[in-house]
Amino acid sequence: MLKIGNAQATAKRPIIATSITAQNVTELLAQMKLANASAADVIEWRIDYLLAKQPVDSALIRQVRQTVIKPMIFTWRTATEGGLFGFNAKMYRKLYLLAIKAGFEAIDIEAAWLFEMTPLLTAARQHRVVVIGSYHHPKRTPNDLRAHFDKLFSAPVDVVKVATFANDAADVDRLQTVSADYAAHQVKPLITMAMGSVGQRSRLEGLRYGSELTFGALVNASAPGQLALADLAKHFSTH
Ligand SMILES: O=C1C[C@@](O)(C(=O)O)C[C@@H](O)[C@@H]1O
Repeated sequence: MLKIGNAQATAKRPIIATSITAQNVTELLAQMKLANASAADVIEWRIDYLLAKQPVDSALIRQVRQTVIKPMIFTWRTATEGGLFGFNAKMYRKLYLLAIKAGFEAIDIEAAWLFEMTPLLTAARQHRVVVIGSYHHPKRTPNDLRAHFDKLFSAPVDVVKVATFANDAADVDRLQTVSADYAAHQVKPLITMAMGSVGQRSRLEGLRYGSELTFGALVNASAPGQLALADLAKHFSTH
């Protein structure tokens, strides 16, 4: 099952994650405090939120890793996949390398950029950092869903994540059917979710379909359809 630092999914409960979405240093400090006191097992830093407003240097990356007391995922969600900052290969490599060296337990790299990130993958292996290979579609659940799963499962990543926007219940069902299928036949842990309000149930029932991690909103939702973190945690403490 999926393990990130000391956080571990079980057959009964997925890992509960939340995202830091700060757009300035004041917000960053406040969100780190909230994250530390929250019910989340793992904290994702969505660095694209901050990059959209200001540069990020190595001192800040180290500070974040040292201030947050839970395992962390470092994520630059690029604009094409629903993030706030466009892809820049040189900067991407530099910031992810700094995150690996600062002690982030996991990094999220979009499948589209993986082929340009070989040095990063090597560094991640050396530092025993979990590499999550991800694919997002912010507008729909593509018809060729299985092609995206195939691409990620055959990539040099440790965990596969697929998040697509659901426009109707059939989209949610399709994502869940495909997830369950791959989870049953593949050894790599899987994370999936259907974004948007129609997809919200996937964040609660995902484990049944093989998804081992779910995101709840700390201050702002880092994707459409996320439940408040406190409600998500309450659900898993009573089910
Ligand atoms: O990939 C994911 C999943 C997500 O998009 C969601 O739908 O909860 C939220 C993102 O912050 C995270 O990186």
